[in-house]
Amino acid sequence: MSSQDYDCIVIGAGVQGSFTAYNLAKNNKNTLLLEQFVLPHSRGSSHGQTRIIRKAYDEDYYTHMMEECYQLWTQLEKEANVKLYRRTGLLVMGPEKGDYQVFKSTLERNKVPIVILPREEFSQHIPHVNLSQGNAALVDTTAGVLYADRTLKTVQGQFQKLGGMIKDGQKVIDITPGSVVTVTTVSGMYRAKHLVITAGPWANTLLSHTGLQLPLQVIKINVCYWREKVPGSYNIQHRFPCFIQLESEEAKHHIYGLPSNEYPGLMKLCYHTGPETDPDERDRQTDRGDIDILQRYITRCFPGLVPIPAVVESCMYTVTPDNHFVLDHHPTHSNIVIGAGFSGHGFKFGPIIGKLLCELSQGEVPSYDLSPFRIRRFQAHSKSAL
Ligand SMILES: Cc1cc2nc3c(=O)[nH]c(=O)nc-3n(C[C@H](O)[C@H](O)[C@H](O)COP(=O)(O)OP(=O)(O)OC[C@H]3O[C@@H](n4cnc5c(N)ncnc54)[C@H](O)[C@@H]3O)c2cc1C
Ligand SMILES: O=C(O)[C@@H]1CCCCN1
Repeated sequence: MSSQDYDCIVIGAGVQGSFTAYNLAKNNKNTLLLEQFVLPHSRGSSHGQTRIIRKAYDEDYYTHMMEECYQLWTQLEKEANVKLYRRTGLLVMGPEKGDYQVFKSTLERNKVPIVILPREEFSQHIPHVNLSQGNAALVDTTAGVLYADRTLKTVQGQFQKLGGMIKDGQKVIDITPGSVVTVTTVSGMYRAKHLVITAGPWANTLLSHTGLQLPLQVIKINVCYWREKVPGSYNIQHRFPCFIQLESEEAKHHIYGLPSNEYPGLMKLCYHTGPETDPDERDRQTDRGDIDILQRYITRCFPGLVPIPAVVESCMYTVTPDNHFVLDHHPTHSNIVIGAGFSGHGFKFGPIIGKLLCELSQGEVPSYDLSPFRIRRFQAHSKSAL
């Protein structure tokens, strides 16, 4: 068994671990990125063709972080000469009196360019969609689509160009904390002064080696694509936007969609929750209650789609009780940093998360106030072993 020393080891080559490793390498840290599966893979949370990027949030701090984050996405596109973002706008629809108003005021307060769509003008701007009774609508014009698989390939490639080392197909089976951390995989043993754990749905499995458990719930998402009755009706080239339908009486969680793009004639439209799952048993979870909700919604609001899913892929969310991320030092081992619980909305933040986790692991003052993301907020939670 080999034993090698690094400045930093990052466990997990999803979007967050890849951006963290890339930032560490940019800071001249000798970095090892470990991944349990052979790359690329589709067993975690970061795979697939597309994700939404937006500034539309109900909390100011996410909107603030996105200001810089958009710049970092552009910087990476230039650096690697690759297209990762396509602007489409994001249509936000929701009951007039609920969360919709919070989104609207956050956007207005932060001077994000938006267009309000009065009900009488809605269909002129957004054809083939029925706005639900009592709902209002606006467009975050800065939003768009990120190419997810391409992002991972790009970031990992840039990390390697900077001298970073990726070892895939190397599941971590043990962590021994200390001033030098020892990480044991199925085929090697590695040591480093600093460790970052970005293991997505497996966060608690890894943290169990360090005496910590976080209140995280792993959820399976059925990623559904629906066929356009008339090809092109919801197409990206016809400037159809991404959308979020905020929760209502009928659907207790968001419904969201992206214009047809990656699979010709098919629009991605999903429910923002699903059944709990063990990440190693994802495909044994066959609950399709979300698909029933989506079928009813499509029949009513997206009449141009066939209400039977044409393609169903799988992905997982790792959800915290308040849906906010975990970005923090380990409470007892300060040279271990944790990025977890991205709660189904972390992809767009990848460049900033990478920067912040790099700053934390290097003992620097983080660029943003991380109090919403601290582990101690879970102190009252029964599952937390703090
Ligand atoms: C269907 C779906 C839609 C989404 N839509 C959006 C969106 O529109 N916009 C947005 O911003 N976000 C979105 N998200 C959320 C976003 O994709 C996630 O927040 C993000 O991908 C989480 O990345 P991660 O790096 O934390 O986890 P992962 O991608 O799961 O990475 C963790 C990695 O750690 C590895 N690992 C685990 N255990 C070990 C071990 N023992 N040894 C070695 N390696 C290990 C895993 O194999 C995995 O590769 C969506 C997520 C899903 C599932
Ligand atoms: O992070 C996002 O932008 C989307 C919103 C809808 C649910 C899935 N995640």
